[in-house]
Amino acid sequence: MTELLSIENLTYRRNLRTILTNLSLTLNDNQIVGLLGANGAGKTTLMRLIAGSAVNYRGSISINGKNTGSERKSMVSFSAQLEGVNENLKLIKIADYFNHVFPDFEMNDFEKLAANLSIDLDQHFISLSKGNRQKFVMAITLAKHAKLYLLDEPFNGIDSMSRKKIVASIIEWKPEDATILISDHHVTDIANLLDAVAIVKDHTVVTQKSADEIREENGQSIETFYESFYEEEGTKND
Ligand SMILES: Nc1ncnc2c1ncn2[C@@H]1O[C@H](COP(=O)(O)OP(=O)(O)OP(=O)(O)O)[C@@H](O)[C@H]1O
Repeated sequence: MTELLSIENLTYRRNLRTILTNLSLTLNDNQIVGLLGANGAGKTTLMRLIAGSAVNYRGSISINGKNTGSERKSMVSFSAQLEGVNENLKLIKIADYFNHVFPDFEMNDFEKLAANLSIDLDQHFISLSKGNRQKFVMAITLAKHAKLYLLDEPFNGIDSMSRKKIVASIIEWKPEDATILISDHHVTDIANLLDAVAIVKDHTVVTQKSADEIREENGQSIETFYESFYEEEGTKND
C-alpha cells in the first residue's frame, strides 16, 4: 500500500474559535475510510481543508507528496463542489458545466451513474428533493476522476433504497487505487463498506484503525468501537 494523504499537526481556527487542533491523519491508497464523529465535531471542516477550499491553517496536508492547495484540489473530488451552483439550471446543464471546467470529469461515466441512480437530467436542480439532490451530488462527484474522493455525509436524509443505490455506486465506480473518505454519524449505514475508520472528537482525530484491527484486537464491530468513544458523555448521535 502507498501513502496517499498525510496530515501532520493540523490546527485550524476560525472567528477566534479553535475548530481543529493538533490533528494527524494518514490514508493509504485503495481504501474506503469512514470519518466518524458527532454533529459539529469538525468533519466537514477537515474535508474542506484537505480539498484546499479552507485555508490559513497551521501544520501540513499533502496528497501524493504535494502540499499546496491548488495541487491538492487537482487530485480531489469533493461532494461539496456543487455549493454555490446556479440552482435554476437543469441537471444536464450543470453536468455540461463540470464537463467543460474539469478535464478529469467524464461525461460518459456521469450519464451511466445518473441512469443507475434513476436521476432525470431534465429536472431543475432547485426542484430536487433532498434525497435526489444527494444522488445527483454523488453522480457528479464520482464522475470526476480523482485520487481522493471526499464524500460529506452522502446518506444524510435519504431513504434506505436510495442509500443502497448510492452504496452500490460507490463500490462500482471507485477507481482502483483511489481512496474514498466518507463522513457520517450513522456508521451503521456504511460499516460494511469500510476498510478503516478515523474518529473525530474534541477537535482532533482521536483514533484511526483498520476494520480488521477493530475486529481482531478489540473484538468489536465498527459501530460498537465508534460508540465507545462517545458513550461516556452520553452523546446521542442522531
Ligand atoms: N466559519 C466558522 N466560524 C466559527 N465556527 C465555525 C465556522 N465553521 C464551522 N464552525 C464550527 O466548527 C465546528 C465544526 O463544524 P463542522 O461543520 O466541520 O462539523 P461536522 O463534524 O461536519 O458537523 P455535522 O456532522 O453536524 O455536519 C462546529 O462547532 C461549527 O460550529
